[in-house]
Amino acid sequence: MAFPIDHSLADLTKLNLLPKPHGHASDMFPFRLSVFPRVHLSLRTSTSRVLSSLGSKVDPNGSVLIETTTPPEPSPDVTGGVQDVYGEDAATEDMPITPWSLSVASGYTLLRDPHHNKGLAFSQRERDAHYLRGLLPPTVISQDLQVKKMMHTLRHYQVPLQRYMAMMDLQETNERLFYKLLIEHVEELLPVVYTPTVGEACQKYGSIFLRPQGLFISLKEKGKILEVLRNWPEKNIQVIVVTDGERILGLGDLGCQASLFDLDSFGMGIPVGKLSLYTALGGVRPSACLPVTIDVGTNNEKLLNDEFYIGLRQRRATGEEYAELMHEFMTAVKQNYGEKVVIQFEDFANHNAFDLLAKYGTTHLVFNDDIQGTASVVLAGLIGALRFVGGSLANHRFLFLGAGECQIPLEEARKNIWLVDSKGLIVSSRKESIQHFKKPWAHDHKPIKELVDAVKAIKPTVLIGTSGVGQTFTQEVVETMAELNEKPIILSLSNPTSQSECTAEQAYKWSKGRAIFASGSPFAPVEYEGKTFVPGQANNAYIFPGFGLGLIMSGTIRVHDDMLLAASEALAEQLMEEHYEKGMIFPPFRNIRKISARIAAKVAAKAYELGLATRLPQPKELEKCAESSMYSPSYHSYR
Ligand SMILES: NC(=O)C1=CN([C@@H]2O[C@H](COP(=O)(O)OP(=O)(O)OC[C@H]3O[C@@H](n4cnc5c(N)ncnc54)[C@H](OP(=O)(O)O)[C@@H]3O)[C@@H](O)[C@H]2O)C=CC1
Ligand SMILES: CC(=O)C(=O)O
Ligand SMILES: [Mg+2]
Repeated sequence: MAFPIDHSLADLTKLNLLPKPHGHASDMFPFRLSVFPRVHLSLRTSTSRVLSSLGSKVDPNGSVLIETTTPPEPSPDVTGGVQDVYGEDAATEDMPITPWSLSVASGYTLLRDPHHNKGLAFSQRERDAHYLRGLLPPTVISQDLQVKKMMHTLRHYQVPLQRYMAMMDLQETNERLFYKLLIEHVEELLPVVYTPTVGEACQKYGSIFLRPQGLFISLKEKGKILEVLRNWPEKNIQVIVVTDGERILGLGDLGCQASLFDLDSFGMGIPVGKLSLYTALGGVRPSACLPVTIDVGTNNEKLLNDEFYIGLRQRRATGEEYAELMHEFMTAVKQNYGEKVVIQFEDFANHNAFDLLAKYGTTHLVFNDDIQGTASVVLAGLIGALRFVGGSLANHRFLFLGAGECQIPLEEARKNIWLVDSKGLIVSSRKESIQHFKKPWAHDHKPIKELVDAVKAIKPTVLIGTSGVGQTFTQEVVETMAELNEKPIILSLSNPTSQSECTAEQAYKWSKGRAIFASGSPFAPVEYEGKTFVPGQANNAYIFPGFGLGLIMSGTIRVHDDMLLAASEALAEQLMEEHYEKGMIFPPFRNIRKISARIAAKVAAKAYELGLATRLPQPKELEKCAESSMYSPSYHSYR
């Protein structure tokens, strides 16, 4: 008997591959349709292994040949008893068994399925219909009350890492509650699931999670990456965040620890954290997000010598070996998900980041968050800061501490942009020895080693820290900026907080309350001489969720710089008088969904204008379209 591989649910039930419905069939499955692709996918990926264990075969056309012979009676002396039909309990350690699972959840399985679990919010009727009686205490509570209770619990934890772990735990047990919490308490919880706590978690923790959260693609998967992608249960992927772990925030090469994991448990701090923001801040469905960690080894000696490190225990592959793996990945992504999947490069070291962006920018829908997202958010912040200092960007002089990915490419203003790297000011006499992406910024000037001397010589109006090194904006540096400028603009972009070039308190205190300050990781408001200063958070999290949504909703096939400018403008436009009065150069995160919808609309409009959009006809009201297409974390009612 041969069945095509795309079974209907009824076929699967007939074959005893799914449980038989109790009651009416249409009442049986309360789950969204993506259950079906998952059934389909898990069959495709594990067909030969699973079915051959049941005495079945897959023919060359992809059809499954189910042999109708009765499975052998379990032997009476097996320790697992007569119910041990697959021999799992009876198997000795050296005997292979099949990791059998059912895809449609009910009862106990439903409570353990993070996509559908509602915990105590299951109604009495749902408890009857879905075999939940006895598995839950009697109280039924609303999702709102669950949010209140969870916030209460979180606020009791003193240590940020405990909050982080509680949030990750929630994401793994009840996804909708996780997102409702994050959306409704974004200002309080962003520092928990994102910078700074995610950085601390990546550094300190190996053992938090208990189930896979994304795909690991290492050199061992070379030649099989398409297969690996097909192992992921969701099919309709719209955004991939991929890292190779070489420059995680300002913490350097964390190898696979950009993905936190140990021998028994694994997760993915950075790609998962960024994708949580795609959903919470930008409204992209969680099931459409795919976190990926590429493992080509690590140059972090500590990890290489750590007996518990389970990334590839070798130095990083470079050159052709690296390029080939990345190319196979990029090709497989396009083949598996098509041309409209957004691929966000995250925290690659600059020697790969610029090249990958240039290479795949013309063939894929790629976006480098650290290069392009940061440029876009900084530009928006500078536009906001102009309200305080007047003039246009062309009237300002910018000095960057850090000459890596995180710079602003303002071509026309290049003569007013100066960079300092670890060896000092980037000047023409260094041109032969510096990396190619620094060359356009080399000015004719005598070499200067120290930042404070560069500040004195260049006299910048804006000082931007992107060095990844904490406390480099010293008191002398900030005081010099304040001597040179009535309102010095100081942005400490490096993350996490430990790497911030200076704190908000230092910036306000050392400038005697005159600095216009924002930082990559959040700082609390500062009281200085009776006045409260509210520092902004200059973080690409303002941009990428809305930017990605704009690409998705317009079906864009390539990113264009004008779209990033459109995103900057959309963000800057939302700085209102009330924010400006508090000294802010970014609107608060609490309005982020609205901000993201506006950014998405402007990005999509630009994509249509440039002829890069494929979703036609163009919706009339793009902002409304963005808002209405956003994922809502409210629970569904199960029939
Ligand atoms: N707020 C935000 O949204 C974002 C913040 N970031 C943060 O920016 C930081 C840097 O990221 P990125 O640009 O990608 O990193 P890169 O590694 O690409 O660049 C770091 C740059 O800093 C220079 N540098 C390092 N140490 C010093 C020092 N002591 N003095 C002067 N310069 C120094 C390096 O010099 P050399 O070239 O000589 O090695 C290099 O040019 C990170 O902390 C990251 O978290 C990144 C993206 C977004
Ligand atoms: C914010 C961010 O992307 C970074 O620090 O790398
Ligand atoms: Mg980053």
